Amino acid sequence: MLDVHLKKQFDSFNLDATFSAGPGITALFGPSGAGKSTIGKMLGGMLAPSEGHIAIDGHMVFDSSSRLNTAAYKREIGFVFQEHRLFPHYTVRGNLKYGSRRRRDGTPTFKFDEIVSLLDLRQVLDRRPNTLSGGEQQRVAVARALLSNPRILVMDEPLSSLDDARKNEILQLLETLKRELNPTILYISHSISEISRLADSLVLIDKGEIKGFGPLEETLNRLDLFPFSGGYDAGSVVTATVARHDTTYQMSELETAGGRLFIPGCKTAVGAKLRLRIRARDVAISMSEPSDISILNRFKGTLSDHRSGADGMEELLLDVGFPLTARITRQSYEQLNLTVGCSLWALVKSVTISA
Ligand SMILES: Nc1ncnc2c1ncn2[C@@H]1O[C@H](COP(=O)(O)OP(=O)(O)OP(=O)(O)O)[C@@H](O)[C@H]1O
Repeated sequence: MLDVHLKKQFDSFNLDATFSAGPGITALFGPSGAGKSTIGKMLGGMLAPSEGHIAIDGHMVFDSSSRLNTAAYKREIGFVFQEHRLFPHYTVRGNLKYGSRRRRDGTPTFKFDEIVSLLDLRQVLDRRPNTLSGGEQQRVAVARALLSNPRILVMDEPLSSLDDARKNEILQLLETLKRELNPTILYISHSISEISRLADSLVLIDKGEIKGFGPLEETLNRLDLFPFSGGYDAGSVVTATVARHDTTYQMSELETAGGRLFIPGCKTAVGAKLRLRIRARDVAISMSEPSDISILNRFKGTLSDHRSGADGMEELLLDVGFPLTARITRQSYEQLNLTVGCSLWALVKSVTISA
């Protein structure tokens, strides 16, 4: 558990951030210049806050009121940065061994073999970092940080220097890591799709201010936070179970709390759970079930809430068996006579959904 209250003033930038993050992956999301890395640096003891406190698992590591400022290496915080920062003159094994540490209170720790297998590094243990691909280097950096057995791992834009294929590879490994070991991670990113895939909780920051935080789905569905949770790309995350793959049409059929959902063919095994991101702007509204329409995903539901957004848009929160957000023009909103509680159909084109 991370509990922070941090203040810092630069010439034209004022940071005042209070939030807490429970177990699992907490994403710190905001645009460039919002103050994300500044928070990361203060957590790691690389930058001193002018005021505030940092508590990890109830243990205070910084507290301005009592002038407590625990040295960086004693804070039990691991870091993975955008660039890997490995030692070039050590092999992968040397890099991993260098960072290995036990927890000071003797609580269970990650083991060398376990982490090497999980991050698929056995084949490269005797190589030097400059002979590895960008994705492999970043896997070593994640393994090294984990082997320092931190109470919390801070990952600052760890995928931003990688191409899409490498990003996907590391995201899959992080998903496995989460499933198998569930470390506490603060994941700093300005990619809403990475966050939607990985995070359990979300902290939204803009211009040095925390705009909201809480469980991922709930926070993404807050219409008042749309300007900070993706703006034009804001939307919902829906959990679904893979029911069937159709090889003829190359489609996958998923089970959600609101019924069947079709997406373009995915490789996830039948029975496995999948997180889907549905952007509010990709959801259309109909007052009756349309039959002669190409859109396969049609959910019956009700309007739970709405909010007038910027630029003549109306943002809607629907209950279709699961919460789903939609964005339509104010003109359509008025023509359809939508009111909170009314029945409607939500339509989502399969091709717009990313798994
Ligand atoms: N040492 C410093 N001196 C002066 N200003 C600074 C310093 N460090 C950061 N800033 C300013 O603080 C603001 C927040 O920077 P920060 O790097 O935390 O943003 P960020 O959200 O991590 O952005 P990005 O996603 O681009 O990395 C920026 O306006 C930056 O110029």
